[in-house]
Amino acid sequence: MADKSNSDILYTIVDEAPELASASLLPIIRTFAKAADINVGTKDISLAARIISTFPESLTDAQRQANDLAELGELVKTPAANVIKLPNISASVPQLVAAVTELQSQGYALPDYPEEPGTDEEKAIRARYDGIKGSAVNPVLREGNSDRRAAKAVKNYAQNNPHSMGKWASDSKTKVSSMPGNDFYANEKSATITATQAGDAKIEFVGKDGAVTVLKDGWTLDEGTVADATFMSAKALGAFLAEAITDTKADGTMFSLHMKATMMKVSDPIIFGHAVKAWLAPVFEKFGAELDALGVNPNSGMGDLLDRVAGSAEIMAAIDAVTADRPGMYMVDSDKGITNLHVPSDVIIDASMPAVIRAGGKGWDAAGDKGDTNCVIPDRCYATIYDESINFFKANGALDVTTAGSVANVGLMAQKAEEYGSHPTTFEAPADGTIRIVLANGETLHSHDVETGDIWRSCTAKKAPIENWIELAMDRQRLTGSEAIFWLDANRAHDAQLIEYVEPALEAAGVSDKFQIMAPREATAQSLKTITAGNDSIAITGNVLRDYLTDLFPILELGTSAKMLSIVKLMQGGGLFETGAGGSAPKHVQQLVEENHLRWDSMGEFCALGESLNFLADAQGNAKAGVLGVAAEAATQGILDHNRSPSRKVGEPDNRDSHYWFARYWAEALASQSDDADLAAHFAPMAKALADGEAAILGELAAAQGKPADLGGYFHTDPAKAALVMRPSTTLNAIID
Ligand SMILES: NC(=O)C1=CN([C@@H]2O[C@H](COP(=O)(O)OP(=O)(O)OC[C@H]3O[C@@H](n4cnc5c(N)ncnc54)[C@H](OP(=O)(O)O)[C@@H]3O)[C@@H](O)[C@H]2O)C=CC1
Ligand SMILES: O=C(O)CCC(=O)C(=O)O
Ligand SMILES: [Mg+2]
Repeated sequence: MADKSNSDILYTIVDEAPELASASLLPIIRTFAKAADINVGTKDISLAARIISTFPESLTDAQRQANDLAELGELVKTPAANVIKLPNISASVPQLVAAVTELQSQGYALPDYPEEPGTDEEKAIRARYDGIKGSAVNPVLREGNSDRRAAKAVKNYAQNNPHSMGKWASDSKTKVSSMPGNDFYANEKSATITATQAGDAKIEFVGKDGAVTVLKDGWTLDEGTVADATFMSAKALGAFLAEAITDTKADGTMFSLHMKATMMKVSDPIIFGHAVKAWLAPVFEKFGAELDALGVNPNSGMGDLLDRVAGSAEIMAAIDAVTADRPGMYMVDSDKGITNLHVPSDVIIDASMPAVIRAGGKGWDAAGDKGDTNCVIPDRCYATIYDESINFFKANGALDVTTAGSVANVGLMAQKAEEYGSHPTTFEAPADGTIRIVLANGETLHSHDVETGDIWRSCTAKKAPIENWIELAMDRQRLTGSEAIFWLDANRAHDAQLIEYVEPALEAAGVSDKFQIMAPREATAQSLKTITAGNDSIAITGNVLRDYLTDLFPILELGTSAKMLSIVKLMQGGGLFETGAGGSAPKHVQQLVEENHLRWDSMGEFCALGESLNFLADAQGNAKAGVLGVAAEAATQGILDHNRSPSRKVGEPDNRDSHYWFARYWAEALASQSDDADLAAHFAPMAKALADGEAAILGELAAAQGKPADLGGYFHTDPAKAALVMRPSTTLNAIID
């Protein structure tokens, strides 16, 4: 892909719906930017590109691609960074395998993903693929903390045009179930590294016989780093899951499991696998050896398992018998029989729990009907926020969107903070024994007695990111005057260490009275009360709650998290502008392929673009960029004022129509401004052409809908084909090009 080393702004090439949208939007952005001498380059961080750049030796010269993610990862550590980051696929193993298979079918001689690596060569290939797995992009780019909120215009729009919300019945049986103990919450230990403790640390496993295995070394713990260790007991998890299945059946509700197997790419697929085993327990008991021989890995989900056992009538019959005896299961796609346990990446907690709550506590069952569900979230560190939300809405009814205030978020995420940085420091205990962190000075920092299969992990948060996060919170509170709550649980080991940072910093700044510190459950109740009363709150949270809350509150308040403003003020001075807070919406691609309608809403991209241009104006003293940025904000306002966002149904205006309107409002705003006469003169004819062409353009866009669309691939689409599909208006293209 065309990369210009002198790019002023870098726009990311990603996957699925947002990438399709880019095929239409990016040419518009580039044309507008060029008029102000702004170069918009691209960096390809799609799953396909990341696979391709990992195996250059297997590919031809023409097929090879540079490692754009690594380059971007370096760029974000410099003041020059100005990156617009769209959501990308964080691949589960089944998705990764599907992407490799597609690339192979396109002539890329990539190695297969070794499911069970035996030889050293296979192990090496597997390690390279594992680097691509899960959330392999965001943690690399997020060299700053997170400021996510709804822009005022977006919030006003939502209040005036309320989305539909499910009704909450006070006798709803929907609930959250979590382990009673022996989970990550219960077993957590935490300490802040002192000067004498700092240096190269190790994680070791000590067997019952005293033999020491190093699980991790070359691991530096700096002074001031908050370092945790905890584990979840596999036995306790198994017992809890069995109980939850029985309990769901007794309640007459659906079983649902909400995990983040993408971001927690080591721990959560294992927990997911335990759920698959618990669900099919009698089958695993009776056919354990056969399942092993067929290469079944429960962590990959029921879909993979069913494919592997399809040839055995006996096992299939046993599965059917168990299923008949189980409670109903929450479905991803009831038409296609895709269940919650099909693949670990279909039900992702940040999006799935808010969807259940927005629907009034309902999920979809196998018959395609809505019903109450037991939301199983094994670990208690953060499950309480959903439990409390459900309790609140049962007692008070659904949120009134027309009057509700807003919860913004300031999230600690820089430099792989907390759980989301724990990929290299999470282990499944190989046997009964002890896992411990040994510091550079020989001291043992934390130690846990574990049993085979227990999931042990260490998480860290560095000093500079923590201090920067507190500063950002103070800035946002000062600018808004809102209620501001640090969502920290004084009874949790890790949070207690953070509080040691927060309290003195607030005191030193003389603003202690402006902030509260509350455990997540209490903070949820308080924030819901605040927004119900029409007021705003700032949730100042760690990384996981940042992720959860920036879907939960927007989905309740705005109907979707796609419209969020998502700014990452990079610690070295650059800017990273994430678009929306949601994902890459695979369902949207399916709809486009079937009926050529793309319901992706680019509001997140519009908001990020305005911010990026304004940032460029400040950073480079580029006044024209500022004029473009202010006009982009006016265009965004125009989309909202005139209801130009995409609709969900084929035959109605879609993503492409919204881009036409964005271009038109943008050109009109530029033509009518008086800060820069050259830009006004440049855009006046374009504004006129776009207005004059309205009927022709909308007609051409509408005519494209209603039939299947060919993209030449799913993970690795053909850019020419995608451009044909996404730019069907020759009238519009003639104006833009
Ligand atoms: N920042 C990032 O890079 C992120 C990446 N992801 C990745 O995205 C993929 C899908 O994740 P999933 O959890 O299903 O989340 P998604 O947010 O993609 O999907 C959930 C639902 O959100 C709605 N939605 C999200 N964005 C938009 C948008 N711009 N316009 C309209 N609707 C939108 C859609 O709802 P409806 O169908 O009701 O219209 C969609 O079906 C995964 O690979 C995941 O890892 C996820 C989160 C963030
Ligand atoms: O990186 C990912 O996998 C998802 C990120 C995400 O959901 C978020 O940051 O809100
Ligand atoms: Mg998220």
